[in-house]
Amino acid sequence: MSAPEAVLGARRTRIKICGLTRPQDIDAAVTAGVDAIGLVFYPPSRRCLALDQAAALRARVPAFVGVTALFVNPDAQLVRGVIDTVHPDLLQFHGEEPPDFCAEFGVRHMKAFRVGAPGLDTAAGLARACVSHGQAAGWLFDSYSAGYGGSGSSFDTALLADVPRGAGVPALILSGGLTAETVGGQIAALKPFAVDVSSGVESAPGIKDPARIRAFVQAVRAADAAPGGFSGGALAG
Ligand SMILES: O=C(O)c1ccccc1NCC(=O)[C@H](O)[C@H](O)COP(=O)(O)O
Repeated sequence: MSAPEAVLGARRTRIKICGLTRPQDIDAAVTAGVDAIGLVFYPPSRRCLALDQAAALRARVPAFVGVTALFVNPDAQLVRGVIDTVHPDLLQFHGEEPPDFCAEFGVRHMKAFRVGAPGLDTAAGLARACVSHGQAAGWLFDSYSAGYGGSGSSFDTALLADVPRGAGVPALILSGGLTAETVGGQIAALKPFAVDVSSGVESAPGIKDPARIRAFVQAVRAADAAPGGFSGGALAG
Protein backbone atom coordinates (compact mmCIF):
# COMPACT_ATOMS: atom_id res chain seq x y z
CA MET A 1 0.00 0.00 0.00
CA SER A 2 1.41 3.41 -0.95
CA ALA A 3 2.05 6.07 1.68
CA PRO A 4 -1.14 8.06 0.89
CA GLU A 5 -3.23 4.93 1.25
CA ALA A 6 -1.43 4.05 4.47
CA VAL A 7 -2.34 7.49 5.76
CA LEU A 8 -5.80 7.76 4.24
CA GLY A 9 -6.72 4.10 4.44
CA ALA A 10 -7.17 1.71 1.56
CA ARG A 11 -9.08 3.08 -1.40
CA ARG A 12 -11.72 0.83 -2.93
CA THR A 13 -13.16 -0.53 -6.17
CA ARG A 14 -16.45 1.23 -6.91
CA ILE A 15 -19.54 -0.91 -7.39
CA LYS A 16 -22.52 -0.37 -9.71
CA ILE A 17 -25.55 -2.65 -9.67
CA CYS A 18 -27.66 -2.41 -12.81
CA GLY A 19 -31.19 -3.30 -13.83
CA LEU A 20 -33.06 -2.62 -10.61
CA THR A 21 -36.85 -2.56 -10.90
CA ARG A 22 -38.18 -2.69 -7.32
CA PRO A 23 -38.02 -0.28 -4.36
CA GLN A 24 -36.86 -3.02 -1.99
CA ASP A 25 -33.94 -3.76 -4.28
CA ILE A 26 -32.87 -0.12 -4.25
CA ASP A 27 -32.92 -0.28 -0.43
CA ALA A 28 -30.94 -3.54 -0.38
CA ALA A 29 -28.26 -2.17 -2.74
CA VAL A 30 -27.90 1.08 -0.80
CA THR A 31 -27.74 -0.76 2.53
CA ALA A 32 -25.07 -3.10 1.13
CA GLY A 33 -22.93 -0.08 0.26
CA VAL A 34 -22.96 0.10 -3.54
CA ASP A 35 -21.79 3.31 -5.19
CA ALA A 36 -24.24 3.45 -8.11
CA ILE A 37 -27.60 2.14 -9.26
CA GLY A 38 -28.32 1.47 -12.94
CA LEU A 39 -31.83 1.93 -14.41
CA VAL A 40 -32.53 0.41 -17.83
CA PHE A 41 -34.43 2.26 -20.60
CA TYR A 42 -34.09 -0.33 -23.37
CA PRO A 43 -37.56 -1.68 -24.24
CA PRO A 44 -36.54 -5.22 -25.24
CA SER A 45 -34.94 -5.72 -21.82
CA ARG A 46 -36.98 -7.42 -19.10
CA ARG A 47 -35.43 -4.82 -16.75
CA CYS A 48 -36.74 -1.86 -18.75
CA LEU A 49 -38.55 0.80 -16.71
CA ALA A 50 -41.32 3.26 -17.49
CA LEU A 51 -40.44 6.86 -16.69
CA ASP A 52 -42.78 7.13 -13.69
CA GLN A 53 -41.50 3.84 -12.29
CA ALA A 54 -37.90 5.00 -12.69
CA ALA A 55 -38.62 8.39 -11.08
CA ALA A 56 -40.07 6.63 -8.02
CA LEU A 57 -37.01 4.39 -7.74
CA ARG A 58 -34.70 7.37 -8.15
CA ALA A 59 -36.45 9.12 -5.28
CA ARG A 60 -35.38 6.30 -2.93
CA VAL A 61 -31.69 6.72 -3.72
CA PRO A 62 -29.92 8.84 -1.06
CA ALA A 63 -27.19 11.41 -1.50
CA PHE A 64 -23.75 10.09 -2.45
CA VAL A 65 -25.19 7.09 -4.32
CA GLY A 66 -25.18 7.69 -8.09
CA VAL A 67 -28.03 6.91 -10.50
CA THR A 68 -27.08 5.82 -14.01
CA ALA A 69 -29.61 5.76 -16.89
CA LEU A 70 -28.86 3.08 -19.46
CA PHE A 71 -29.73 3.23 -23.14
CA VAL A 72 -29.09 1.23 -26.31
CA ASN A 73 -29.06 3.28 -29.51
CA PRO A 74 -31.87 5.53 -28.22
CA ASP A 75 -33.47 8.46 -29.97
CA ALA A 76 -32.58 11.79 -28.40
CA GLN A 77 -36.18 12.33 -27.29
CA LEU A 78 -36.06 9.31 -24.98
CA VAL A 79 -32.77 10.44 -23.47
CA ARG A 80 -34.10 13.94 -22.87
CA GLY A 81 -37.31 12.56 -21.35
CA VAL A 82 -35.31 10.44 -18.90
CA ILE A 83 -33.05 13.36 -18.01
CA ASP A 84 -36.05 15.61 -17.33
CA THR A 85 -38.00 13.00 -15.34
CA VAL A 86 -35.43 10.80 -13.60
CA HIS A 87 -32.51 13.27 -13.26
CA PRO A 88 -29.73 10.69 -13.60
CA ASP A 89 -26.22 11.53 -12.46
CA LEU A 90 -24.72 9.64 -15.40
CA LEU A 91 -25.85 8.32 -18.79
CA GLN A 92 -24.70 4.92 -20.06
CA PHE A 93 -24.76 4.27 -23.79
CA HIS A 94 -24.59 0.54 -24.45
CA GLY A 95 -25.08 0.40 -28.22
CA GLU A 96 -23.24 1.84 -31.22
CA GLU A 97 -23.84 5.50 -30.32
CA PRO A 98 -21.28 7.90 -31.86
CA PRO A 99 -19.22 10.13 -29.55
CA ASP A 100 -21.03 13.37 -30.48
CA PHE A 101 -24.42 11.84 -29.75
CA CYS A 102 -23.28 10.64 -26.31
CA ALA A 103 -21.95 14.10 -25.46
CA GLU A 104 -24.85 16.21 -26.74
CA PHE A 105 -27.08 16.05 -23.66
CA GLY A 106 -24.94 17.98 -21.20
CA VAL A 107 -24.92 15.07 -18.72
CA ARG A 108 -21.76 13.07 -18.03
CA HIS A 109 -21.80 9.66 -19.64
CA MET A 110 -20.19 6.22 -19.78
CA LYS A 111 -19.67 4.44 -23.08
CA ALA A 112 -20.04 0.68 -23.05
CA PHE A 113 -18.01 -1.55 -25.36
CA ARG A 114 -19.25 -5.07 -26.08
CA VAL A 115 -15.99 -6.96 -26.30
CA GLY A 116 -16.01 -9.35 -29.25
CA ALA A 117 -18.44 -7.35 -31.39
CA PRO A 118 -17.26 -6.52 -34.92
CA GLY A 119 -14.39 -4.03 -34.60
CA LEU A 120 -14.14 -4.76 -30.89
CA ASP A 121 -12.72 -8.27 -31.28
CA THR A 122 -9.03 -7.36 -31.15
CA ALA A 123 -7.02 -5.48 -28.50
CA ALA A 124 -6.04 -2.83 -31.05
CA GLY A 125 -9.59 -2.37 -32.34
CA LEU A 126 -10.97 -2.06 -28.84
CA ALA A 127 -8.34 0.54 -27.90
CA ARG A 128 -9.16 2.57 -31.02
CA ALA A 129 -12.86 2.52 -30.16
CA CYS A 130 -12.15 3.67 -26.61
CA VAL A 131 -9.97 6.56 -27.73
CA SER A 132 -12.71 7.76 -30.08
CA HIS A 133 -14.91 8.14 -26.97
CA GLY A 134 -12.40 10.24 -25.04
CA GLN A 135 -15.15 12.55 -23.69
CA ALA A 136 -16.71 9.74 -21.66
CA ALA A 137 -16.37 9.75 -17.87
CA GLY A 138 -15.97 5.98 -18.00
CA TRP A 139 -15.44 3.12 -20.41
CA LEU A 140 -17.53 0.10 -19.46
CA PHE A 141 -16.52 -3.27 -20.89
CA ASP A 142 -19.17 -5.92 -21.31
CA SER A 143 -19.58 -9.19 -23.15
CA TYR A 144 -20.97 -9.34 -26.70
CA SER A 145 -24.48 -10.74 -26.44
CA ALA A 146 -27.55 -10.73 -28.66
CA GLY A 147 -29.55 -8.69 -26.15
CA TYR A 148 -26.82 -6.01 -25.93
CA GLY A 149 -26.23 -6.55 -22.21
CA GLY A 150 -27.42 -7.96 -18.92
CA SER A 151 -26.66 -11.40 -20.31
CA GLY A 152 -24.66 -12.88 -17.44
CA SER A 153 -21.92 -13.85 -19.91
CA SER A 154 -18.25 -12.91 -19.55
CA PHE A 155 -15.54 -12.12 -22.09
CA ASP A 156 -11.80 -12.60 -22.59
CA THR A 157 -10.29 -9.73 -20.60
CA ALA A 158 -6.96 -10.20 -22.41
CA LEU A 159 -8.56 -8.03 -25.11
CA LEU A 160 -8.33 -5.07 -22.71
CA ALA A 161 -4.53 -5.14 -22.93
CA ASP A 162 -4.22 -2.00 -25.07
CA VAL A 163 -6.95 0.07 -23.40
CA PRO A 164 -5.36 3.32 -22.20
CA ARG A 165 -5.29 3.78 -18.45
CA GLY A 166 -4.10 6.48 -16.07
CA ALA A 167 -4.85 9.99 -14.87
CA GLY A 168 -7.00 12.00 -17.26
CA VAL A 169 -8.28 8.86 -19.00
CA PRO A 170 -11.88 7.63 -18.61
CA ALA A 171 -12.25 5.17 -15.74
CA LEU A 172 -12.20 1.47 -16.58
CA ILE A 173 -15.42 -0.26 -15.50
CA LEU A 174 -15.54 -4.04 -15.79
CA SER A 175 -18.79 -5.94 -16.27
CA GLY A 176 -20.08 -9.04 -18.03
CA GLY A 177 -21.10 -12.09 -16.05
CA LEU A 178 -19.48 -11.03 -12.78
CA THR A 179 -20.48 -12.88 -9.60
CA ALA A 180 -19.40 -12.88 -5.96
CA GLU A 181 -17.30 -15.93 -6.87
CA THR A 182 -15.48 -14.35 -9.83
CA VAL A 183 -15.21 -10.62 -9.11
CA GLY A 184 -12.26 -10.95 -6.72
CA GLY A 185 -10.07 -12.63 -9.31
CA GLN A 186 -10.97 -10.00 -11.89
CA ILE A 187 -10.09 -7.18 -9.49
CA ALA A 188 -6.76 -8.83 -8.69
CA ALA A 189 -5.97 -9.27 -12.37
CA LEU A 190 -7.25 -6.02 -13.87
CA LYS A 191 -7.53 -3.50 -11.03
CA PRO A 192 -10.60 -1.84 -12.58
CA PHE A 193 -11.75 1.49 -11.18
CA ALA A 194 -15.23 -0.02 -10.82
CA VAL A 195 -17.20 -3.20 -11.39
CA ASP A 196 -20.75 -3.51 -12.66
CA VAL A 197 -23.16 -6.41 -12.21
CA SER A 198 -26.73 -7.35 -13.00
CA SER A 199 -27.46 -11.08 -13.48
CA GLY A 200 -24.97 -12.18 -10.84
CA VAL A 201 -27.00 -10.59 -8.04
CA GLU A 202 -30.45 -11.67 -9.27
CA SER A 203 -32.90 -14.50 -8.60
CA ALA A 204 -34.64 -13.66 -11.91
CA PRO A 205 -34.20 -10.88 -14.53
CA GLY A 206 -34.84 -7.57 -12.75
CA ILE A 207 -35.36 -9.26 -9.39
CA LYS A 208 -32.32 -8.63 -7.21
CA ASP A 209 -31.41 -10.97 -4.35
CA PRO A 210 -30.29 -9.10 -1.19
CA ALA A 211 -28.03 -11.95 -0.10
CA ARG A 212 -26.31 -12.03 -3.49
CA ILE A 213 -25.89 -8.26 -3.39
CA ARG A 214 -24.26 -8.48 0.03
CA ALA A 215 -22.03 -11.36 -1.07
CA PHE A 216 -20.92 -9.42 -4.16
CA VAL A 217 -20.05 -6.29 -2.17
CA GLN A 218 -18.20 -8.37 0.44
CA ALA A 219 -16.20 -10.11 -2.30
CA VAL A 220 -15.16 -6.74 -3.75
CA ARG A 221 -14.14 -5.44 -0.34
CA ALA A 222 -12.14 -8.60 0.33
CA ALA A 223 -10.33 -8.22 -2.99
CA ASP A 224 -9.48 -4.59 -2.22
CA ALA A 225 -8.14 -5.57 1.19
CA ALA A 226 -5.96 -8.36 -0.21
CA PRO A 227 -2.22 -7.70 -0.70
CA GLY A 228 -1.79 -5.71 -3.93
CA GLY A 229 -5.48 -4.87 -3.95
CA PHE A 230 -7.17 -1.82 -5.44
CA SER A 231 -4.82 0.42 -7.32
CA GLY A 232 -7.44 2.89 -8.55
CA GLY A 233 -7.72 1.55 -12.07
CA ALA A 234 -7.81 4.58 -14.34
CA LEU A 235 -6.34 6.65 -11.53
CA ALA A 236 -3.44 4.31 -11.10
CA GLY A 237 -1.39 5.41 -14.03
O1 LIG B 1 -29.42 -5.13 -17.99
C1 LIG B 1 -29.97 -5.21 -19.10
O2 LIG B 1 -31.07 -5.78 -19.28
C2 LIG B 1 -29.32 -4.59 -20.30
C3 LIG B 1 -29.97 -4.68 -21.53
C4 LIG B 1 -29.38 -4.11 -22.66
C5 LIG B 1 -28.15 -3.44 -22.56
C6 LIG B 1 -27.50 -3.34 -21.34
C7 LIG B 1 -28.07 -3.93 -20.21
N1 LIG B 1 -27.42 -3.88 -18.98
C8 LIG B 1 -26.21 -3.12 -18.91
C9 LIG B 1 -25.36 -3.31 -17.74
O3 LIG B 1 -24.65 -2.39 -17.37
C10 LIG B 1 -25.21 -4.68 -17.13
O4 LIG B 1 -24.90 -4.53 -15.76
C11 LIG B 1 -24.07 -5.38 -17.84
O5 LIG B 1 -24.49 -5.67 -19.16
C12 LIG B 1 -23.65 -6.65 -17.12
O6 LIG B 1 -24.74 -7.52 -17.02
P1 LIG B 1 -24.51 -8.99 -16.37
O7 LIG B 1 -23.59 -9.73 -17.29
O8 LIG B 1 -25.89 -9.57 -16.31
O9 LIG B 1 -23.91 -8.79 -15.01
